[in-house]
Amino acid sequence: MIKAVVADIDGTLTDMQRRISVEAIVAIRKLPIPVVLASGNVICFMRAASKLIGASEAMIGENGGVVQVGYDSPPVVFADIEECRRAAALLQRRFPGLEQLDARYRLSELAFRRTVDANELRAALDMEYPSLEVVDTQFALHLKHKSVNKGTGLVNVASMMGFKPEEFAALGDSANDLPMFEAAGLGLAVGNAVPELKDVADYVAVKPYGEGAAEALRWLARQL
Ligand SMILES: O=C(O)COP(=O)(O)O
Ligand SMILES: [Mg+2]
Repeated sequence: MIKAVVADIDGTLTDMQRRISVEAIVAIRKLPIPVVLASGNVICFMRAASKLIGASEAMIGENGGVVQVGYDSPPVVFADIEECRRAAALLQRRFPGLEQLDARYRLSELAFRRTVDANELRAALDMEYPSLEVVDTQFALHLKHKSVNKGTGLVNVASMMGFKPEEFAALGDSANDLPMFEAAGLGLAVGNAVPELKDVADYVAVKPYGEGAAEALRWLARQL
């Protein structure tokens, strides 16, 4: 039985300019079960976004590297950012134009503007940092520990909330949402989702972005 939703933000509730869909906000507020936001973004952004949208007080940031349950609770960090910093120094020597995003707010991983091909970064990391990976969300490139992802974030947040991961329906658009689709009991993809996410989804919205998120949440509400 589905008791909660875990929803991606960028490309799912927003368009490619990161403008949030009012229709998606309305669908979230109308849903009779909690909606946990999960993003590659930093946890202080997640806290503000959750409050303004009217989502749950539980949230997953930095692709699962950070989880917070309760707006006034401290964030829990699940990966060591220092190794990412060392790897980033190597990458920035190799690719001098590579620009970090929100570095001062990050606790478990680093993010870069998408000015370099993700595969080139992966090749440069390769042998020296086997425990790290590069994930492309279509909005940023994330340099993160392989041991954390939105799936491990969902497992952690579910246990902190007293739910099982399979009691969540996952909503998303991108490759970084795949692990949370695997951990959740139901998968909802927006119309603009990458093919590998649509392949494992139980419901694929006809509409893209926030309108597709609203469509999928209304479909879910009818199944509850
Ligand atoms: O921070 C990003 O790169 C995109 O985040 P998302 O997980 O909300 O799509
Ligand atoms: Mg996304």
